[in-house]
Parts: sequence; structure tokens; C-alpha cells
Amino acid sequence: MNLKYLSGFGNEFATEALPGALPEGRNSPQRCPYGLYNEQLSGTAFTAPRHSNRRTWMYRIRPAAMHGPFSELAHPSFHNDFGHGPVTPDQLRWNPLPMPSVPTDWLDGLYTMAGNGGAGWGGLGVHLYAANKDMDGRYFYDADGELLIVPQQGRLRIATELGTLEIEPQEIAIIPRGIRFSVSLPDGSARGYVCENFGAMFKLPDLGPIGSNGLANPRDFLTPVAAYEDREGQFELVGKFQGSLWRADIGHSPLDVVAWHGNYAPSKYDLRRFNTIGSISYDHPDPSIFLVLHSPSDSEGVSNIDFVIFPPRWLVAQDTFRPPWFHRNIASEFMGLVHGAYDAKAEGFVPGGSSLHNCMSGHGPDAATFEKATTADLSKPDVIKDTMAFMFESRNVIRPTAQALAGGHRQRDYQACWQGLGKHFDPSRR
Ligand SMILES: O=C(O)Cc1cc(O)ccc1O
Ligand SMILES: [Fe+2]
Repeated sequence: MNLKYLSGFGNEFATEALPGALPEGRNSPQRCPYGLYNEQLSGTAFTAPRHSNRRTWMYRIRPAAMHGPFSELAHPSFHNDFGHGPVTPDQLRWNPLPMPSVPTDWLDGLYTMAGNGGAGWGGLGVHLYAANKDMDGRYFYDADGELLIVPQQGRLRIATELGTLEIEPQEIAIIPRGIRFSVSLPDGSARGYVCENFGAMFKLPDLGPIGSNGLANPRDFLTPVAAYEDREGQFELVGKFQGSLWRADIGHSPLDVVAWHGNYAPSKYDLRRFNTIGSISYDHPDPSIFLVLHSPSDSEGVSNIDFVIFPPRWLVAQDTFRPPWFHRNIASEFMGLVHGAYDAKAEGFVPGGSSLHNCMSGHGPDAATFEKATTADLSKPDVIKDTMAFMFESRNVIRPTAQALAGGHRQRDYQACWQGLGKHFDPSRR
């Protein structure tokens, strides 16, 4: 099936899977076309300013209220328990999660690595997934946060209330809080990362002196057209609410929206479309130049989450150490690698792997990268090809979970990558 999309970031979209299913000139007619129910889904306060107000009107076969009672659902590895006690300032790194050895769907395959805050007070959850089974007859929604899904291996077909989107590695999907969806795996298995955003919805950054184009361009965000399932059976609805999972029986597919209009909708974006901007004179700019999306906080210029990528690009800066510099930040950085190699790490940071450098913990290029970059011939440009790393950066410390710290995929020798850095200081030589 060829999927159809509407183009634009946060636009007012209108789409119908049956002609005339969207009422004209009003949202709540006495009777909706085709015997549908209407329902509003609000993602922001009713009175939020117009430029940030997000809501969608759905015309559906049955209202979302129709399901059995919820009971708590145990999940061994997906949660928002980021701990309260001491947290190590160590630099941390992990290998990819092993693929499951038993049939595991996307929801069951979620594994929480780190996070801060929670539903209602902002922050983020950082999760991995590794799955090998479709969520057949299972539907999920997250009442706690918006989901930014970053596949690393295998495509995801995400059937949502508002239509179906498919993403492959180097693409991302954004699923707004509360939207119900079900994930299937066209390649049979899949692995990747999820950022659960407890704060303000992701938006495109202002461009300042860059001008009116550049970085992620709004027209490259794609939202699915309306598509509905008219399907009855013994299905399961799983909700994430206040950090816990809840399940309810549901006798029909909740993906039964025949038409909708509004600006609160899932979207996808191909990271390869990012218009990368960098230095063409000297020095390595701050990584904010690679900002794709951010979740703002109440303090101007300080993000709840910055989603930053490190895409293929040319490095031409003169008299410059071209890779990322050594640094310590007020912000905390969780990184993942979707494809290829990352320019600050010669080895050890592998596709599907993760690293965490928290507030004020020193980090930067490993010894091999430092050696290479300080002796490189700068008369020629370097081209960084076949790479796609990303960072979830947060204003608050990203606390690793107990399972991530104890996990078999943790690289306990990570700090060794800096121990080979030689002492080059010589007071007699400038
Ligand atoms: O730590 C990292 O590798 C990410 C990063 C990259 C960069 O170019 C500058 C700062 C920064 O935190
Ligand atoms: Fe960093």
C-alpha cells in the first residue's frame, strides 16, 4: 500500500477517507455524515495563544470512551522510574540492546535507559526498543508525553487514529500525547530509540540570522491522510498514565477515524533532508547549529529537550581542530548512533549504541580522534559521509535507570577511550 501524506509542520490539515465525511462550516453538527461520532482531542490548553494552540476534530465510528475498565499492566523494562538518590557523574556508554529471543512487539520491546522529570512537570524519558512481532490487535497511547521515535534498524509502520505512516532508519516520527497507535514491522524486526517528551510539544527552532530557510524545513514534515479500520474483535488498549501502564479490553479497533481536521497530528521527517549549516571560515560551532526540533521550557533559550543530529557534511574550517572539542556543559547529553561512525569517536560508539554525558562531566574526542585531527592536512576539506548520530539534550540531569547501569550492554571500560591522551605540554615550545 502506497501511503499518502500532507506536507508541513503543525499545519491546519483537513483530510477525509470517505468523500464528505468532514462536516462543512461547523465542528459539531447535530448529526455527522455517515453516522460518525465527532470528538475533539486537545493537546494544549483551550486558551493557549493561537500560535501554540493545538487540537484536532475527529469523525469516528465509535468515540474513544468505549472500552472496558483499565487495570495495571506490568512491564519489565518500560517505566519512568529515574530514581531519587545519588546519580553517578561518570561518562557512560552502552552497546545496542540484543534482539529479543522470544516474540516481542514494539510495546513489549521498550526498555527505559534514562530520563528526568515526569508527566505534568516536564523533562524526558529516553527509551530503546528491540522488537520482532507486530502489535496485532494491540493499541497504545501515551498520556504522559509526546513520542519522538528514531528507528535505527528496520522499518516501523505506525497505524494511528489519524492515519498510517511508515518510517525507516534515518527518518523520525512524532506521535502527539494521547494519540492511539499500533506498530507493525515490515522487515520482521526493528530496533531504535524513543524520546518521551513530558514538556512542551516539539517545535522547529527560530532561525535568527540564518534567515527564512535552513535546518529542518517545515514542508519536509509529513502527516498521514485519514485512514480507518472498521474492525471488531477482542483487542487490547494500553495506556501510559502517570508513569504506569494500564490495559483495557476493547471490542473494536480504536483506529476508526474516517475524517479529521486540525493541527494536532502525527508526522514524520527524513533526517537526510536536514539543511546542515556550519563554519566556512574557522572554529567548530556549538552543536545548536544542528538543532532539528526543540521542546522549549519557560526560560527563554533554555530547552526542556533539544533534538540535535550530526549528519553527513563537509568540514572546511582552517587552522581549526575540526571534530567536536573537549567540553563540559550545563546541559546533559544522551546520544545515539543511527548509522555509520561518529566523528568524535574512532571506535566503541556503534550503531544502535548510546552514550550519556551529564551536566559538567568532561567529554570529547577519544585519543585516536584527537591524534588524527591535530595532524590532519587542513588544505583539503574533510567530508563526513555515511553517518547519522543524534543527541537528546536536556536542561536537567538525565538520570540513568538502575537497569541501564546494571545492564549487560553497558561498556564498563568507556572512560579508557580518553586515557591514552598524551601529555603534549612543553613550556619551551609555543
Ligand atoms: O558530545 C558530543 O559529542 C556532542 C557535541 C558535539 C559537538 O560538535 C559539540 C558539542 C557537543 O556536546
Ligand atoms: Fe557533548
